Amino acid sequence: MILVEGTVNGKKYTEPFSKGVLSRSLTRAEVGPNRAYAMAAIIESKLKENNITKISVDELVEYIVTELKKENPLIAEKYINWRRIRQSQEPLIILIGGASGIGTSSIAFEIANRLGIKNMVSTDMIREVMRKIVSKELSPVIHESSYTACNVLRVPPPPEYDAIIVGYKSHVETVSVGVEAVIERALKEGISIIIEGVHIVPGFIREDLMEKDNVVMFTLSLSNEKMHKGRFYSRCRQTWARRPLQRYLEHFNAIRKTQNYIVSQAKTYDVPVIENIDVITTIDSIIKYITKTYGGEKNVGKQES
Ligand SMILES: Nc1ncnc2c1ncn2[C@@H]1O[C@H](COP(=O)(O)OP(=O)(O)OP(=O)(O)O)[C@@H](O)[C@H]1O
Ligand SMILES: O=C(O)[C@@H](CO)OP(=O)(O)O
Repeated sequence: MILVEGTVNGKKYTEPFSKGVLSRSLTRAEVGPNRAYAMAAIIESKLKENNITKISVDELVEYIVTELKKENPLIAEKYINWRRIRQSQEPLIILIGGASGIGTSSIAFEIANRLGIKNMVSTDMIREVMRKIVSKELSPVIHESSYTACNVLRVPPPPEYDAIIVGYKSHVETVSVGVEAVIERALKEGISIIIEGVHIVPGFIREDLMEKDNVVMFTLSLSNEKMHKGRFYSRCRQTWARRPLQRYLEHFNAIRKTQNYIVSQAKTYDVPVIENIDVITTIDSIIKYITKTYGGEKNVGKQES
């Protein structure tokens, strides 16, 4: 039997080498499940050939990276990136914004899966909770969609302002209070989380939260309006989807206005804007950015499993 030695929170542990455990972590670097298991078997046989009965996680990672580099240097890089983020001591709070239908929830789900982040919440859910607490009289905008909040503005904006954007901003700044509460709780509890939705807008989350290295925000974009509209069709085909396609088509122009506003805010606040055309490319861009800013040397903690 081959024993693997590692440390978790400063405490040493030893566990039997498992091809299942290893293949699961290889899939996070986008190695297919069958190939991942086969590679785990290759690595196990290499360890046996070298009469290794006990190995540290660090040394095992070296074997893994060597094999991955033979397989595909790009996959090796993805594996290294993933491990750098996993080793970091600080909780990672990832904020993914973009207008309705751009793909924030799909991308958030994929990133959570790739990074092994177990907590994910949509700003729609946060808004739903706030709607129970804040009455329609107190905040009419929160009881609307982001793209229809303009219909309930107490004070109509001056003619030179775009009412849709004024309503959207009022709606977002209200929901942002709830988003900040979730960020604060995650930081306090030390848990990594992904928060996604139309209410993640650069400039609307408190600066003292955004300036933390382990709080990262991304804005998803989709310049091609036809493709954006197509996302509503693809979403409503999902069996669990309950959102009325017609509503989004009817308000599509307003949704596009909010999207353009979010992107302009991202440019103002230097938040990465990622064109969400292909899921894998979007995820790779986000992970690369996080590795550069969050998973860098300064954050890498002690070796963890
Ligand atoms: N990069 C992509 N390529 C192809 N389809 C995508 C991509 N990203 C998302 N989609 C699809 O687009 C549809 C909308 O995605 P999603 O539900 O994640 O949007 P959303 O931004 O969360 O919208 P809302 O906030 O209104 O829920 C889904 O069917 C999803 O599978
Ligand atoms: O407010 C919005 O833009 C969307 C976001 O998902 O929510 P709903 O259309 O369900 O109101």
